Amino acid sequence: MADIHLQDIRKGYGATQVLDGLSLTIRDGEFLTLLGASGCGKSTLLKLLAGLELPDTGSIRRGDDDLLRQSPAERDCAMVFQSYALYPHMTVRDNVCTPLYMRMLGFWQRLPGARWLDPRVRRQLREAHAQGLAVARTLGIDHLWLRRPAQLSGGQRQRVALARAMVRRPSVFLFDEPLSNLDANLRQALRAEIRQLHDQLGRTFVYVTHDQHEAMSMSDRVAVMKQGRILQLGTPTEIYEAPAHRDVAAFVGSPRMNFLTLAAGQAGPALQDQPVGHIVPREAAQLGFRPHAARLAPEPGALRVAGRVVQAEFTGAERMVTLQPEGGEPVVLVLPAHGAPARGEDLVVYVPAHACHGFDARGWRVPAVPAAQPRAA
Ligand SMILES: Nc1ncnc2c1ncn2[C@@H]1O[C@H](COP(=O)(O)OP(=O)(O)OP(=O)(O)O)[C@@H](O)[C@H]1O
Repeated sequence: MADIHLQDIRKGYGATQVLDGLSLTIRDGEFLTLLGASGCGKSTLLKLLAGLELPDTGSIRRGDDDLLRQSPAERDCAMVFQSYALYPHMTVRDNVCTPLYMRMLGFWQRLPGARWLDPRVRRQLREAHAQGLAVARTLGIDHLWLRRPAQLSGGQRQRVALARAMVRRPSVFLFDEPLSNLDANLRQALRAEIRQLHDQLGRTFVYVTHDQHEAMSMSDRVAVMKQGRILQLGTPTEIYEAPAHRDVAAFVGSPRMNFLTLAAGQAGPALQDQPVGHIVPREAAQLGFRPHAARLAPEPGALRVAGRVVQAEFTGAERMVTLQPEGGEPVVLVLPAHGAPARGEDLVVYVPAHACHGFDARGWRVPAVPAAQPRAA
């Protein structure tokens, strides 16, 4: 199968412009996650891929195929929803096998009495059930085969929805926040299972979530969206280590990145007017660093942040400390639990230059200052 190319997609509902000239290539066989806050247009993009909605302008192509000319059934995509979308009156078996019934049997053959009258229908049903059961076994739900959705837990229901998508053997799986209704432990377990499934099946997965942990732990690449546009598309490591925009930096990572305001590339009072020209270029309006980047020991060339500890929360192996620099915004630091300061103490921490990020007045990343080259002897 080929890559999917979305080109200059615009989509609005009435006065609301949901997708605003969005372009994206989804590589064949990759696990791509659309990550962003509620309302940024993730689900709309997924619906356009599935063919449940059409864009106002733009193109969606896969190899030589124009997907906008294909019906949802022709697009070879299966969608898994947050709400599971199971038929409540049907057993797990019939929920899982419905796509096979649709493919194997004609309208009359699908009617309830047909199986008693026509031996061919009975044979095809047996074949469908064997295929469905094999998929159910891989997801560990075969023992629930004759139960109805009301007799299942949330995690079991989502596995049934997954099995129903898998029996179709589509080339693209579309997931719309499939784990949102589950508790934290189950979410974590299913996250790993979905990723394993991707690796076994070798199909393209497009996954929508507003949960950064989900996005970062499962994906080959993440597209971080805001207000109908993609701010950054990259691997989880690229997104975390080199966020292309301040909003990406703030959205990914927990606790979130600290931002300190600079004036024309100069440190303000919060940084005690120390020189920062070797850390960020002059066009940087803000300097960001992650809470985990702060060190207690001085380092040559590091950013120095001094202030009073206004909060110190013990979190187990670490202590989360809020530091209030004089005349500046508070910063959050994650320090080792042993030796971390208590509330009310004065504290100085050091952030290595390589862990500092500069952002311009519009929030875009400014390239880091290259490290000084060692001089030739
Ligand atoms: N059928 C519709 N009619 C009118 N407005 C819509 C429709 N579908 C979506 N919207 C609006 O489009 C915007 C984007 O919705 P969308 O569901 O794509 O966002 P999302 O990023 O998936 O959010 P969430 O995580 O909350 O599902 C929202 O403001 C929503 O209210």
